[in-house]
Amino acid sequence: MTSDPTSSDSPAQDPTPPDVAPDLATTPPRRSVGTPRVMRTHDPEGDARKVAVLTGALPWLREFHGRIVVVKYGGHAMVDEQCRRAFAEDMVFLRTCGILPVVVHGGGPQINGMLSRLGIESEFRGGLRVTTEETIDVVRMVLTGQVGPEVVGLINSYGPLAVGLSGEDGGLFTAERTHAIIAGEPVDVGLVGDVVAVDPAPVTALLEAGHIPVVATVAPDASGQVHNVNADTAAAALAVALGAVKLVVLTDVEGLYANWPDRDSLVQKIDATELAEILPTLDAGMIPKMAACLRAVEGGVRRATVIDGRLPHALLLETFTTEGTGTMVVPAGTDTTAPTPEGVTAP
Ligand SMILES: Nc1ncnc2c1ncn2[C@@H]1O[C@H](COP(=O)(O)OP(=O)(O)O)[C@@H](O)[C@H]1O
Ligand SMILES: CC(=O)N[C@@H](CCC(=O)OP(=O)(O)O)C(=O)O
Repeated sequence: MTSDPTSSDSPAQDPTPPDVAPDLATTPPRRSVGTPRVMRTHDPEGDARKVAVLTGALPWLREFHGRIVVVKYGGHAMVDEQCRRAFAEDMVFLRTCGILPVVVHGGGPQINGMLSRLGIESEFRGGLRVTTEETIDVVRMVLTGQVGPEVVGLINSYGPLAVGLSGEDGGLFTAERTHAIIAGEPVDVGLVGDVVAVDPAPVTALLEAGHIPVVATVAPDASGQVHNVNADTAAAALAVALGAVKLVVLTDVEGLYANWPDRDSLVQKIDATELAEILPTLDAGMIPKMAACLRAVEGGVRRATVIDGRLPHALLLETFTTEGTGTMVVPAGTDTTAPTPEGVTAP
């Protein structure tokens, strides 16, 4: 049954919008269907800017369409509500554009918070958490029971796409106990693991079903003992195993500073050889992050980028603009001055 659009109680009637200007409100409606009732100021410059942004995204859409992008979402980048929402929206944006994002989340500050509520002190060596049998339970609980579901819920508020899993699920990661390296020497940090094997099947199954996998980085060793894996490290291992086109690491600084903490020393692009040279000189927080970027590009990922997660939509800027943002790590021997993605003809 179709309703009569002219009947007095029909929702299809054409009420005057509440924000319409009085002189427009008294102008008799024109007869043509769809004629706008509210005047718009013509803004040719603004329109040209919008068109430039949209057309400028084309080479990058071509480059990344149908490809996997692993996004490491650090605990420090999750603190601000506006940025958290922007991140979630960006994930749905990428997936809707036909790019396949896989999120690997951290949660260092959130683990610190829970440990402190439990009266347990947090200790880091060489950027890795000293993890006792007591600590690993808290790490596992916070990552898989708190941070993971929060990230999933946030993304799903923009579109019901995200599904959470951990390195323990479906044989995704196998870990092996590792050490921190301090001044070139191995230092024991307890139940901390490196990822030594990845079975990407649980992640690829989710991608094929149209989902955004959201991965927590606890992982069992061959005997089933769960280990605490740094999220940068896990993201790099997953990016390599999935054949990702790119790894993006969101953190709480603009990128890598050559002379930390000098904020004028931001590195825009660096190749794997140069990065390997400076890696032993870096400070704690950046060691696992830059080691992960190195591991990714040495494992075949075309580029790995560290960007500022405190900047809303930094990920969209990084993905869809030639200037990008943050620090980009490229394979050894790549021309670090070339902006155009490989295989793409710039307009
Ligand atoms: N050379 C450097 N460039 C940038 N940041 C550095 C550098 N050296 C140390 N840092 C520190 O590393 C921190 C990022 O690491 P971390 O705190 O582990 O972040 P996340 O939680 O995102 O993994 C920065 O906030 C900064 O304090
Ligand atoms: C071994 C190790 O240090 N594991 C990390 C795992 C979480 C993580 O990496 O979180 P961010 O990315 O927020 O730093 C930790 O316990 O804090």
